[in-house]
Amino acid sequence: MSYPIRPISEEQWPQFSGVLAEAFNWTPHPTQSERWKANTEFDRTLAAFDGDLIAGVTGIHSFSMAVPGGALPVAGVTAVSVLPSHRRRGILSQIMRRQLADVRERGEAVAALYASEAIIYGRYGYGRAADNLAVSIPTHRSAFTPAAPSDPSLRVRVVKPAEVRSTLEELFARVMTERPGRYARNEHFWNMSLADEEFDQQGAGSLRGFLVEDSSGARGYALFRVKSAWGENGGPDCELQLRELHATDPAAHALLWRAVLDRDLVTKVTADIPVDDPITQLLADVRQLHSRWGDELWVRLVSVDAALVSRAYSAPVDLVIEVDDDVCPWNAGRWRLTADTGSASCKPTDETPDVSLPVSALGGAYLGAGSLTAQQAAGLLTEHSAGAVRALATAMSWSPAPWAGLVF
Ligand SMILES: CC(=O)SCCNC(=O)CCNC(=O)[C@H](O)C(C)(C)COP(=O)(O)OP(=O)(O)OC[C@H]1O[C@@H](n2cnc3c(N)ncnc32)[C@H](O)[C@@H]1OP(=O)(O)O
Repeated sequence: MSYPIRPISEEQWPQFSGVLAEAFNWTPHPTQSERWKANTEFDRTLAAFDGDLIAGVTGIHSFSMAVPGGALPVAGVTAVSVLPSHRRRGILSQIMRRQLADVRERGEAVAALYASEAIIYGRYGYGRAADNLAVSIPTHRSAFTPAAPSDPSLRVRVVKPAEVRSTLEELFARVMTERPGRYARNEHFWNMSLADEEFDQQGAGSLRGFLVEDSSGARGYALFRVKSAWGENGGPDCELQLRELHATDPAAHALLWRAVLDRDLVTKVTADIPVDDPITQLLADVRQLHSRWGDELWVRLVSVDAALVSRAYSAPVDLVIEVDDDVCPWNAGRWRLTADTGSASCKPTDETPDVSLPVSALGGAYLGAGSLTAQQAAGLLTEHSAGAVRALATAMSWSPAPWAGLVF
């Protein structure tokens, strides 16, 4: 069955958000719904219609996202939802194909998303591009290694996040491009990041903050909530839930972690962090970093050639890549990727391929995560010239590891 697909008008927001709420089993607080609406680019929404009924939806945030060596326009896919009455009839597949064609037409070479379930998006050419560690650190065993940096000129200031918003925005803008996957936040994303009222429902208290500063200004911030609890013996047992921590330098970063780990009455700090967050090196006893691995961003190369020339490379590479892509057939075929640490070109070619791979493998490697050699070891891509996968993986790898850090 085919369902007409088109963007919605602002007047159709209640129906659009109704599909979202139903599919996600979500009961939005009224201010949360208003905030979401304000952050919706209506001309980039898509809805699948069954007569007058909206049966499936999606939207896009027009991001500037950090990639290895800089930042570029990226389509941030969001709000993918199909009504429970209409699931498994191919609506998502129709929406995805239409959306990728729209993104290409707009000139964006890359799309990215957070997946509710890891099983969904590989079929549309998205690759697992960033990893997340969900950590829990017992504060009484959180001593740092003696070599941890410290700067006596730094001090910690307790702040109400909303009152220092411009400082947070400036700090984040300074560090944004340092880690691939981070995206520039517009005012609506900041409104959502600093939103407070509805979260009191979850029992984790209000949003709190620390700034670390020296005499010339702020060098980092941490935002968190504290869930109050008292243990069976009557002792304190609070959980500090770290929402974000950004710093301009290692000493500021270490001091912010120390400030959250040393907060009185807190027995554990929980956080989502990139796999190479400095805390993984700072703890004297790394086994106290109790962690659960998960996928974070998924990336889709919408135009392989434009995407591959829009990032930097860690090492020179000159290879013919054969790309398999039945969802975006304009990508399918052979491409000669020639790059050094200063520039890159990617041109169609008839030459013999060095590597054959699905487009999702390139998406997975695009932000610098080292997934290509693991995929080769798993037998998921084919090497025709000895060493070609290692050469491609080395050139595409990047440090620090990719991580967006804020769900969209
Ligand atoms: C970026 C984001 O917004 S992530 C959020 C995704 N949305 C949600 O999780 C909300 C709840 N779920 C839903 O709304 C729907 O189930 C969706 C959007 C995930 C899928 O929509 P549908 O219209 O049912 O998908 P569609 O019928 O096009 O399925 C296409 C294929 O994907 C498979 N598929 C789709 N969703 C899933 C899933 N959750 N688990 C396993 N397989 C799935 C289908 O079985 C089908 O496979 P086939 O081609 O081999 O037959």
